[in-house]
Amino acid sequence: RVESGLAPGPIGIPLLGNAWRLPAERSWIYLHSLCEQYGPIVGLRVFGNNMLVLDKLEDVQELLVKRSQNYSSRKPMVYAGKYRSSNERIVMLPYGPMLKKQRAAMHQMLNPKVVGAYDDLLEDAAMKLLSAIVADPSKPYISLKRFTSETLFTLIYGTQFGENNEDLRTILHIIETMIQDMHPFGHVVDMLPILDRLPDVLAPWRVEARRKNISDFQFYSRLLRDVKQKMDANTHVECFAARLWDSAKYIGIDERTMAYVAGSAFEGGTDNTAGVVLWFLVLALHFPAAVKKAQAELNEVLGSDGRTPPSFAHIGQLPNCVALVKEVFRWMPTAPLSFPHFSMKDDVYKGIKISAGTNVIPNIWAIHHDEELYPEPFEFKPERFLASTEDVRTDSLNEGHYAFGFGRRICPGQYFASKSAWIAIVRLAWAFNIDSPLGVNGNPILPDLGACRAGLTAEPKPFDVILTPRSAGHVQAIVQGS
Ligand code: HEM
Repeated sequence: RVESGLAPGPIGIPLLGNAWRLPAERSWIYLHSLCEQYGPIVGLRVFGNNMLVLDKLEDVQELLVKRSQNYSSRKPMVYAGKYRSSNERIVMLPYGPMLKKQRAAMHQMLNPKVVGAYDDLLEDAAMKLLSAIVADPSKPYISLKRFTSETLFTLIYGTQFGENNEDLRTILHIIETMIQDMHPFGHVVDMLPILDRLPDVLAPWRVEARRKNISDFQFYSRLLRDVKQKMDANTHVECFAARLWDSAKYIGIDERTMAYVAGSAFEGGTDNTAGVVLWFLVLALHFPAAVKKAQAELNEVLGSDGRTPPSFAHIGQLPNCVALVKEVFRWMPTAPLSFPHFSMKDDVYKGIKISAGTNVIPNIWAIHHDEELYPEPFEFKPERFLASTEDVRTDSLNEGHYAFGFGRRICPGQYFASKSAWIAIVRLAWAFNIDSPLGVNGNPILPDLGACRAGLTAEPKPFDVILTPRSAGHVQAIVQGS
């Protein structure tokens, strides 16, 4: 294949290509193994689609960043994009004017300067997280999921979930089904787009996707209008949706697009952020020394009596706590294969022909485990980030790793996300001793570091962890502060 100018890679079988080889779990490890076999740029055919896997940072930087004009689109998805999202959900938008408008709207709401205004919101939510764990230490998973969804919900709509949690349930259901619908092999029509020519009677999937489109839109639209009603009644609402209402005309988006922009922010952020904090707990069990170091720093700066919880105002004095969170982002990026970028024109790179319509996949996990960039990559060593945190700022949480993707599609929520993860992780380390349960032989039962749920994102499989408050003073501060 090298001679033909195509990227080297395994030969596929007719129709399926290499689809049958791709494992449902931890596909990033499999794709990295192909790169070890064939070279850092691997080409694959999957159900008639061209895929290009990039294992090295320099190739990702060249294609997705320097040549981003050509590599910033997304593959058209029939079920999830055309019908379920009426071509309006940002994550699946092709490169063009609608994408630029939606990203401009997101940037206005989520750029590093604006994100500083949400510090109180994040600190309050993190305190509620600690308090929920103190009240019921057996369910940290549920408390964490609630922390990420509620902070995002409050950020976006300026309100909390109601008593009956109806909105929480609806929104989590939308996310879960969207993830399934966006999977490249989730619907036959996305593998055989010709099926889209069938009339509705022969295409029940289309009717179903349109039905979901209507109910998603009605839900997001109601939330958006609730905010407008409060604004019209002169109630002070400081949130993402209120800013959207204020700037919609200037950005050039209508109410329908606004509903999707706000909803997409929620969809994009919830699972990824919870995943980072869950990975922190898994890593804390395997590498307790790193957590002890952060706890020692917290004691030194804030005292060991538990009276003062860490907050964003302390970040400059907590370089070890910043390095700790960056190392979690590096060790297990929760979107290990990012989201495929789609090329718009034919291109040639390092002698390899890349045709228009190729799905380009940056293997973030492989880059984060490249020992030339990160020596001893399988060790959890926050100190590798210490040198760069001499001048510790909250933005530095996003530097030195690639967990948020690349180029013109880089995660628009990255600054809010890294601050959410930081405050949750550092407050967990401040509040609790983090231990594994003991087995019959008295040895700790450690979670499997490689156990991830199936899918394109990486969330650890359920694991047991014991969180014990570090002192009565900590408990008092948590109860009083929440
Ligand atoms: C730790 C948490 C998060 C991680 C690791 C993460 C990671 C990512 C990655 C890797 C991408 C794909 C980038 C690319 O295509 O190159 C992405 C896209 C996106 N993220 Fe995040 N994200 C997180 C949190 C958030 C939050 C909090 C929000 C919103 C408030 C958000 C909104 C989005 C949106 C809307 C997109 C699609 C952008 C586009 O297609 O142009 N994410 N994210």
